[in-house]
Amino acid sequence: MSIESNLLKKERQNVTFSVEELTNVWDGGKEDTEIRRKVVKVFGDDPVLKSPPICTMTREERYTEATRKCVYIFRNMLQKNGIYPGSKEFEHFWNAMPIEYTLLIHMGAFIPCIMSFGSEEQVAKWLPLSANLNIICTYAQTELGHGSFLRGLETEATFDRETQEFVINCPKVSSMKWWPGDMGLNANHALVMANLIVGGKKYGMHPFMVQIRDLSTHMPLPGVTVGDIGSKMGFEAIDNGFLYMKNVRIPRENLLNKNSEVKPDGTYVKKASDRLMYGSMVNLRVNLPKSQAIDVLAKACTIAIRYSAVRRQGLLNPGGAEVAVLDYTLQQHKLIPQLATVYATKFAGEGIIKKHQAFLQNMAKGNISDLAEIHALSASFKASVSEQCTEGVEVCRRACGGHGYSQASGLPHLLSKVTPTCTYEGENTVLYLQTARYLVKCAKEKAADLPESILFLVQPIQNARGNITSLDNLALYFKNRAALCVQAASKKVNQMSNKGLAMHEAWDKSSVQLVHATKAYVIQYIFDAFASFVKEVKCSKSVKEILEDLCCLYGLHYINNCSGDFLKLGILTAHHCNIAEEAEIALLEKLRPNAVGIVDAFDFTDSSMESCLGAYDGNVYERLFDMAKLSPLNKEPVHQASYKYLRPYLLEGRDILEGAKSKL
Ligand SMILES: CC(C)(COP(=O)(O)OP(=O)(O)OC[C@H]1O[C@@H](n2cnc3c(N)ncnc32)[C@H](O)[C@@H]1OP(=O)(O)O)[C@@H](O)C(=O)NCCC(=O)NCCSC(=O)CCCC(=O)O
Ligand SMILES: Cc1cc2nc3c(=O)[nH]c(=O)nc-3n(C[C@H](O)[C@H](O)[C@H](O)COP(=O)(O)OP(=O)(O)OC[C@H]3O[C@@H](n4cnc5c(N)ncnc54)[C@H](O)[C@@H]3O)c2cc1C
Repeated sequence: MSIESNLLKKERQNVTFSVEELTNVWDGGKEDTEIRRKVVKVFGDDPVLKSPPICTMTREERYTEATRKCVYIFRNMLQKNGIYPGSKEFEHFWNAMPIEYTLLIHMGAFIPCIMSFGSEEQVAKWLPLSANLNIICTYAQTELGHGSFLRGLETEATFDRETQEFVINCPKVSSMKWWPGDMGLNANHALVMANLIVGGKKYGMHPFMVQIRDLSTHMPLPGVTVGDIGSKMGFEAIDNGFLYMKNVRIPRENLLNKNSEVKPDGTYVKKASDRLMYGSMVNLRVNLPKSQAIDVLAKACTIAIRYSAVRRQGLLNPGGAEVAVLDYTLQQHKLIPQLATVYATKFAGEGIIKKHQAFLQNMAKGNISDLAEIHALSASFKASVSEQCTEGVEVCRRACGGHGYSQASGLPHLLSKVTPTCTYEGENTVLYLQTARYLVKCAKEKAADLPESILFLVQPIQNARGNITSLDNLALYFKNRAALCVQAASKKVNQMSNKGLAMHEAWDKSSVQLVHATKAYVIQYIFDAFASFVKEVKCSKSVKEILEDLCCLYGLHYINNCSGDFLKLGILTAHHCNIAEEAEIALLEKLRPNAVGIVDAFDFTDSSMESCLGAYDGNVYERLFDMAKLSPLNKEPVHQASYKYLRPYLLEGRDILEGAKSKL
């Protein structure tokens, strides 16, 4: 056994709690852990799902492998192993997916959209076809010229009463659909968001089913220009595409008409609120943070913490042995707060998923009164979590020194997977501003008219009592800060507008404070939700203590990073800030011996991380060397480029050196 493996073994011997129990808490119960492991094993054992490591493949190979495996999973594996939508197994299968997969937009965005936009008949037609991969459909909303401002989208769907068709057109280059996943190569249909025009009148954005490729040849249909947008940062295996449509005709029935319809005579009928058009985005924003950001940070923590426990560099005691870098307080200060972020955002996110499920049940009964709250919450939560996780993954990557730059560490891949979450499904600034709009409105309301999650905004500020680092007091500081920030930002908007600025100008001039206030609001939500979870969770004392420490660390780390804000608002004094700083450092020291145990509890398989630094056995150096040997550049002992370009000069060098030798 290598020295490094031995070091990880010793770390594990020193852990003071049951790793298995923490895994159960993480998964949501013992039964969930068992089901997840069963699904992960089925996927892990299947030889068809084996591929070369992604860092040894070209983009084209990655796309091909990801598509091959995905089709196999959706057409063969799920059914064969009884993994059906609605089952517990189905909930966990995304955890077991290979490191890269395509058809994410088809499965994860189009299918939920057809369910929310389609009538019963349309769902009955399109759902089985798409679930069986008989059609592949992308979600084509963003255009080359517009992504955030949806009223600015330019693609048009004009009703032709004569033929009972819609004619789809992208009037300008900027109107072509650009970015949608699965669109470049795989899709033969697109759910196109286009401006509906009937009898010369514009009715705004509506969803249309448009066939873009021939069903037998897969060639683009007349009027359709479609392809891959090229290499980009992250999503390397996915065929994000462009789609230009000129006079593409689709039948009238292809307007997804659950919420609005065009009758044969051209009458436009609105059946539900315009807001529901945005409903699909709420759905995606609620569900995206866990799989696309929080799990990614959890993997980065696993890699960086295991590696830091075996990487020895320098001395803590002069004359003593070299220490693992995780023993440095500064390394702990980088990494352990990231673990706290993983836990805080995961458990807060579960609360939002539950709220959203309750909203969907009410919506089915025609009640959408909670839409504004769930939109505000999901928009700011997606923005905050994507930011925290992106920053966290980069911290983990840099904490691995030179090896963190190697693709073989797995960390660059994780970073390029998480960073687009700040942009897709709504650019973060735009989302914060959406929530700010809601908060400013709420700040003017009476308590009786507000949902519970927002009541603190209008309640009197309370003072903390007792131990300033207790979870209750930390929760209070975050609430007080959020309330004061939202009030200050609202006041600024009002002052600007009272000075005579138009509302949109007043809003823009206050937008720095509005976004700041929204961040304060969502952090208080996350902290409060995590603290409530920790209080209520049923588990052993030792596991509870770990969770309490992580919760406290999450709060203290955040406060210490922006203590200026708490001081400015008069929530904390300089004395409090000093106590908070020391308390954070003490917690790092306390959590340090359990750090490897805490990441082990995430229970990631080695194959789900493809990381030479983060494998369970800690054999980092052998793995790095083995991976380097697999580099396509090492296929031949001498590369053609060396022969072609360098050889003449090298031969000159040989002659000079040999000539010099013969003269000796
Ligand atoms: C809301 C808009 C569309 C701006 O539109 P607008 O008409 O100017 O909006 P406004 O006047 O500010 O607001 C009008 C009103 O609509 C409300 N609203 C806005 N969004 C939602 C929602 N999702 N649910 C429920 N309600 C919503 C707002 O709160 C406003 O309400 P109010 O008038 O204040 O009562 C914009 O902020 C937005 O959300 N842009 C983001 C676009 C986006 O998310 N694109 C995603 C493309 S798909 C993708 O990226 C796939 C990624 C790949 C993957 O998932 O893997
Ligand atoms: C990997 C990836 C996958 C994607 N997949 C899909 C997909 O499957 N389907 C799809 O339809 N789209 C997809 N997209 C597109 C994505 O949804 C958009 O890029 C996103 O919504 C942001 O819009 P934008 O690009 O127009 O940014 P812009 O809005 O142009 O943003 C540029 C800058 O302007 C700022 N800004 C914009 N509006 C405001 C404002 N009102 N106030 C202040 N600042 C503002 C932003 O904060 C940002 O700093 C994907 C994108 C990526 C990166």
